[in-house]
Amino acid sequence: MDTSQPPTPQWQQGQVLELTIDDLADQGEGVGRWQQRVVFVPDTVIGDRVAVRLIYVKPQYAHGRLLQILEPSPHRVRPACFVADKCGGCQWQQVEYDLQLTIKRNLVIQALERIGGFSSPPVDPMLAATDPLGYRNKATYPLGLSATRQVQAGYYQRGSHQLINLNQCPVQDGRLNPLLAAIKLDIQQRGWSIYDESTHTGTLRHLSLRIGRRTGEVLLTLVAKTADLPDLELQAQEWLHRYPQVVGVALNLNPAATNTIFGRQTQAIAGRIWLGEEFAGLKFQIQPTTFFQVFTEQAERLLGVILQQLHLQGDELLVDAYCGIGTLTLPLATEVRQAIGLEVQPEAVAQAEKNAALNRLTNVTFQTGTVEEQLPALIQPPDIVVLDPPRKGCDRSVLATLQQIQPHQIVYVSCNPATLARDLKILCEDGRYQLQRVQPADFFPQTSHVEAAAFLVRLPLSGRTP
Ligand SMILES: C[S@@+](CC[C@H](N)C(=O)[O-])C[C@H]1O[C@@H](n2cnc3c(N)ncnc32)[C@H](O)[C@@H]1O
Repeated sequence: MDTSQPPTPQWQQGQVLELTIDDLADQGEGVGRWQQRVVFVPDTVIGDRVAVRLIYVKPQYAHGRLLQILEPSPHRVRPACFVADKCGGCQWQQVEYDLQLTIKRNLVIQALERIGGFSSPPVDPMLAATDPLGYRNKATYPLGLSATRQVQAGYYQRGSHQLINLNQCPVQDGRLNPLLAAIKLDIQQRGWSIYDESTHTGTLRHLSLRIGRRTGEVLLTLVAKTADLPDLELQAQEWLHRYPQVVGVALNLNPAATNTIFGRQTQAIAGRIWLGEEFAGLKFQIQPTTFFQVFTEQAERLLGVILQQLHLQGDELLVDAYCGIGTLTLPLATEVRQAIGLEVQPEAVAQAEKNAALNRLTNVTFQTGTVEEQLPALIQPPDIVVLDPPRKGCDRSVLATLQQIQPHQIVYVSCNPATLARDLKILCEDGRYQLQRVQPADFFPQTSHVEAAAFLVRLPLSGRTP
């Protein structure tokens, strides 16, 4: 009997295939299969039957462009945005919200299983958003010029730096939409020079709008290569006058030939350099370039879960590593004996200290420097450590320090399931810590991004695996 497999058919760039989408990948694309090989197709939904042209082909997988939806999935919905299939901002506007939540939870589970090595990880149902549209409290638009030299602002087309001109965006706070079109027009009328990244010439690079969801206060920031914007102060005063919700206009200077949006220097041009916000019952001041979660209400809900899970007694020493402007540190400080925030960005630390004073919190201090340096230098070992690092996760040395100082509880907040799983594996590998619970939360509806808080508890000596 001939047991040899029939040869796998060849595939090549430009080939057109018909597929059924059966999954969504962590970058947001739909996943279809053809002859035991995987094809990634953007703008699709689980259950879609589609015609696809292959645009990038490797032996085991390919990327395809959607040509036609032959049979739409029952989970397909009409996108709220008319450029949803082009814009690089959202990947899942066409995916029904319940399915977005299911997939995001699965992405967390899969990362914990595959990367973290946890079997049946304890992942709760997603913390869903009450309203998955109109939630973003911050929008930063690159600026450009059309062929007829009209000022454009919007987002880049998926996978390119081709600007899509927008006058509104349905995921951002609706109060920012009218400002976008009007400010673009003012920039046009001022005749300000617009930056061209391909030649590193021109001046004005980005327009950034930030809003306090609870206060309605708006901060308008222009990012420019140089300060050479004629009559900037006059225009800034005009904006303050015309839009009472705009409490400040700032200029951030970014002279570098880089994709990074903000440069190091920010100055107030008119009004304040911060906006006021309320978070978890506390007052916050937020500046143009310091980190603040883009979905205020969801960040607050996750904080609620953290507080509930920690069962604080009021006598703990808590360290909030990667603390930003104290968004988590300050509400947690109200429940513990002492809180210490660690943060590398000096402006964020200065803002965190101001925010502590604003709320008359005297049991909290902030230290400027890397967590790598600061955590091992703490005089007293903390009872609880909260980690909320950037996407790349914690440095290996931070995890080693935690294994040495052994806080009773560790809370790891992350926007990247892959690095979360990698770091949890390291923290749990010698049996000193047990993963109690993971709470995934939808901080970024309509996109494939997911936030999660993982709770680790130190095991008593007898409970440890040898
Ligand atoms: C994801 S944000 C979290 C901020 C804060 N926990 C919050 O919820 O608003 C990460 C923060 O870590 C800071 N950061 C990045 N690398 C760091 C490091 N090695 N040491 C200390 N802080 C760092 C960033 O400046 C940023 O403020």
